[in-house]
Amino acid sequence: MAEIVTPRRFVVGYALAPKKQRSFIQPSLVGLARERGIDLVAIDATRRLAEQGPFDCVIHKLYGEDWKAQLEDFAARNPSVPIVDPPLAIERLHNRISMLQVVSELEIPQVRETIGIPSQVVIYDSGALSNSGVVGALHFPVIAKPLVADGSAKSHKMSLVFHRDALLKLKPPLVLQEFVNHGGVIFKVYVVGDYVQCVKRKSLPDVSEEKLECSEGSVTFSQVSNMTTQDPTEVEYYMHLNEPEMPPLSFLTEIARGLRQAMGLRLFNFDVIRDVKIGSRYLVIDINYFPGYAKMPSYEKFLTDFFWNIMAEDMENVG
Ligand SMILES: Nc1ncnc2c1ncn2[C@@H]1O[C@H](COP(=O)(O)OP(=O)(O)OP(=O)(O)O)[C@@H](O)[C@H]1O
Ligand SMILES: O=P(O)(O)O[C@H]1[C@H](O)[C@@H](O)[C@H](OP(=O)(O)O)[C@@H](OP(=O)(O)O)[C@H]1O
Repeated sequence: MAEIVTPRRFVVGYALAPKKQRSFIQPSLVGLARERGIDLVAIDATRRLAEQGPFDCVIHKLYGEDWKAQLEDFAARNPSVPIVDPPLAIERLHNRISMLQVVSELEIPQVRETIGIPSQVVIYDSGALSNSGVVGALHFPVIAKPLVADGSAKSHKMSLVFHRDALLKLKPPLVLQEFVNHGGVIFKVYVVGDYVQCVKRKSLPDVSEEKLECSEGSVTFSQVSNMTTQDPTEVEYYMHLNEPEMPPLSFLTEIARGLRQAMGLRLFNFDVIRDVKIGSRYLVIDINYFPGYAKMPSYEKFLTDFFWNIMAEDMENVG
């Protein structure tokens, strides 16, 4: 009699902050993964990781030294279990200078379209804000961004600064980055392993020379591009976003591949704007680890494929 072989199931352990867990672990993702033989299991970050499982793969987005130590301990005991992604690789994204350094070092073909980052300086102390040797070369307006990007509300709080005098009330450490007119739309490029998808989002509007002259000081803002509209009747939002053409996917894919290799990360997104003065010039302004994938169309399929691929790859390596 033929033996019935039950296909092997895989377990992906996830360690996510409650908000991320609510947005990412949707029934649609859990259901599709289950059909494909993958069980998604919550990791309890208050208990020792090494005592939980077994897991065939661990995905995570938690901050702090304690969590890093837990992962290191787990990796030492379970060297064959992929951790997506390694804490050391994620670390460079917690500082807005090291985050974009990797873009400046990219070596990819730039024939028609080019890629770069806006001009920026890092400010460690208040004295530097009035030092023309430090801020003198910057073209206004500039965006003041907290140097640290650690997921806190504070790290997302930014100022659009129109005049040099307004710099004096800012609180370092921060990055002053030239604001680049880009037509009020950003391109969010989601990367899931080898898969790349670009979506358009609303961004800050352009600042004309006239507006720059008559604007006072600075304005603060936070997470202006995180929202996708829930309301399909928001015609204005859609009309605005329909206008600009997407950057060529082949170009974005090259950038994604270069970043993935240079950073050693598999789950991230990067934000790109198009310089309206030089239409073929694109600038990366931000890179995020484990972004809001639920905002990416069909994320369930792409994430499930990804889990499957890394676990299959891992089995091949063992076999
Ligand atoms: N150099 C720039 N020129 C023009 N607009 C910019 C620039 N940098 C940032 N912006 C605008 O400010 C927004 C927030 O900037 P940034 O992405 O650096 O912040 P963040 O808090 O890290 O964002 P997120 O919430 O996506 O992680 C961008 O989505 C874009 O609208
Ligand atoms: O708050 P921190 O830990 O910094 O991370 C955020 C990222 O900075 C954002 O880029 C994510 O939103 P997008 O997927 O819209 O980029 C955002 O996704 P979320 O809206 O699912 O929280 C977060 O991942």
